[in-house]
Amino acid sequence: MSDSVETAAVTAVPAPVPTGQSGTVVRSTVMRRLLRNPMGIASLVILGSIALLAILAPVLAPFEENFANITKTLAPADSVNILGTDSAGRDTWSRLLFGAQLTLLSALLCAGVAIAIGLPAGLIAGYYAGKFEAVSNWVVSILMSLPGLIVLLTIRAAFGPSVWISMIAFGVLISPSYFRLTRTAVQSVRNELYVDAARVSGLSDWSIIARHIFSVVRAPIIIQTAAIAGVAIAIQSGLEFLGLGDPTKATWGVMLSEGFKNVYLTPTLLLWPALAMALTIGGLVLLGNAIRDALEDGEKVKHRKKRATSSATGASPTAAPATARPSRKSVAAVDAGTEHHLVKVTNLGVGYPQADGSIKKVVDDVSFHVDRGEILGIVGESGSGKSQTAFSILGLLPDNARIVGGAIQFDGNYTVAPGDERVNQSRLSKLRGKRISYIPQEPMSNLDPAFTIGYQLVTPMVRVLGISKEEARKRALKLLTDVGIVSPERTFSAYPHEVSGGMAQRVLIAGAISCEPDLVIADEPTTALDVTVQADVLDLLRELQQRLNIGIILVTHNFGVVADLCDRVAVMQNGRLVEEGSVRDILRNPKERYTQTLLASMLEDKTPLSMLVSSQKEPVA
Ligand SMILES: Nc1ncnc2c1ncn2[C@@H]1O[C@H](COP(=O)(O)OP(=O)(O)OP(=O)(O)O)[C@@H](O)[C@H]1O
Repeated sequence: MSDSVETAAVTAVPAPVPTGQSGTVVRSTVMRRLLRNPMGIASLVILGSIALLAILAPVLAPFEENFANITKTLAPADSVNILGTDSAGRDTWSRLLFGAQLTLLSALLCAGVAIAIGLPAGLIAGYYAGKFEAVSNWVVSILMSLPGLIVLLTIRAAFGPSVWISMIAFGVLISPSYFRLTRTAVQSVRNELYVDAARVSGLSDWSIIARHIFSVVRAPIIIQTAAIAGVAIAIQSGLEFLGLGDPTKATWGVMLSEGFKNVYLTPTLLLWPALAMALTIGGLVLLGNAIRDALEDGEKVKHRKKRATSSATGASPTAAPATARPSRKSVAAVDAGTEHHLVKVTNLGVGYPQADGSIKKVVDDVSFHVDRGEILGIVGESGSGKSQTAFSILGLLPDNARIVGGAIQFDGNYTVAPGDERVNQSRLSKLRGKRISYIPQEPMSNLDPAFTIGYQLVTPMVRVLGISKEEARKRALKLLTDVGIVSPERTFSAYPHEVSGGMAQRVLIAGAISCEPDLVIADEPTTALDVTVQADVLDLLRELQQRLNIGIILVTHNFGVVADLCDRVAVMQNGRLVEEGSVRDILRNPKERYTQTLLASMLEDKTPLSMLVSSQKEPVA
């Protein structure tokens, strides 16, 4: 049976209960999971105690770090010097405490410098790629090819035996590890649909990087920092052990060197700093492992049997309280008989450069328009250029795409002016999320799994509409109700994996209309959904379009959907517009052979006219 018939049939039955809200997810925080892990507790206790001792060093240490009692050298432990003294008569316990301060701070400095360089560079290179990435790769390759120890020895010779300078230099040398880690993590999510969705929802690049991209690299960075801090302590102590440290500072490395010289006379002088280092480095390694385990554990999902409530049955999106939308404020109405359309695409061409220098056109000489309050269907078989046309309007074409001809105007202003090679991103970034929004094909991939649905609805509203979080929250809950979600509160605080595909699509529709757009571009919005949910979502789109007087461009390969929903249709084949007109005219009298074949193939053996026109609403005059 054809899709159109199925679609038409299911629209008549009551809307099904949206599924997917029954699972109660217990999302343990990483900290809680860390505290449940004996390795995590042990590492936190060890590192916490050492940090506390370091902080309290001025209070706990009975002597200054360099106070020497030359009458009491290499003394064994007693009530005054609880760990004995070194060859200069300095108190080992006091030096150990002050040494903890210096050693930990210098390790933090090293990791801080490495993060400050590697993280932003990795984020920018991973997100924007292009020249910055090429130059960064170049610099990173140079840094990685430098022999670290020789560089550190050279710096020591040039600037003296300062532990701080050594650690800053080491931080710079080690920053490529953060750069590579971050860049790779960002590249893995840069092209995720939820990042595109965030862009379309009007968030700036920096907001997207901070919210959606940084969350991906946060955990690996923490784990890496634990390891790097341990390495920094080992390298610093190694240099000092070789006698290249600052002898005036009490660090564990200097103490180790001092202890080694007197290992036969007072072996404990070597034992205490070695023990302190081993505990700290071991604690850092354990902490890194425990954090990794805590993150790998993932969320623990408890499934609770859903008790179907009769009140929920039959809830329909169309039955949701419809609120009257305020009239379109400053937005100009379409003047009848003029060329002022909401969207006007004129002779658009899109192409991709090929290896031989030629450009392969994937959209060629395409012209159409959309007015406020109408739904234009763009229909065609796979690869006919529907999505490329829609992405040109949205400004979401890949970096290597070229506009090879034509223009696009939105509400009278060019987003692609004649002669432009690319979409004007600065103009579009002011429109996307505010006046133009997007409903994508795959609902799940377009929601960031790291954030709750509520957060993902509220953030664009706060940013675009300039309203408070509380106000945005109220609006989000109302929108969720409007799109037919039965338990808006629960969905609001759910993560994307906790809702069904149909519900996720409703959430995306709620998001698309949340900032009161003039135009919604829906790219196969029902493809990923099962047939009953498809009908629901189409009903919902029609209801919203009529209530809000939005212009909609609906990209689909399904003539049934076109017949069910659209006012006008543009038929595409091999990147070209084959035929365009009112749905009624095209369905009744398809002029072009391709349209006839497309209709016939979609209807299988059924007669196009009778099947489709019977499900078509009354023609628009
Ligand atoms: N990044 C790209 N580089 C080169 N060619 C591309 C790229 N993206 C798309 N194309 C080509 O553009 C043509 C049109 O693709 P488009 O995605 O617009 O088709 P479509 O009609 O939306 O198909 P579908 O329904 O399968 O999504 C296809 O031949 C495709 O191979």
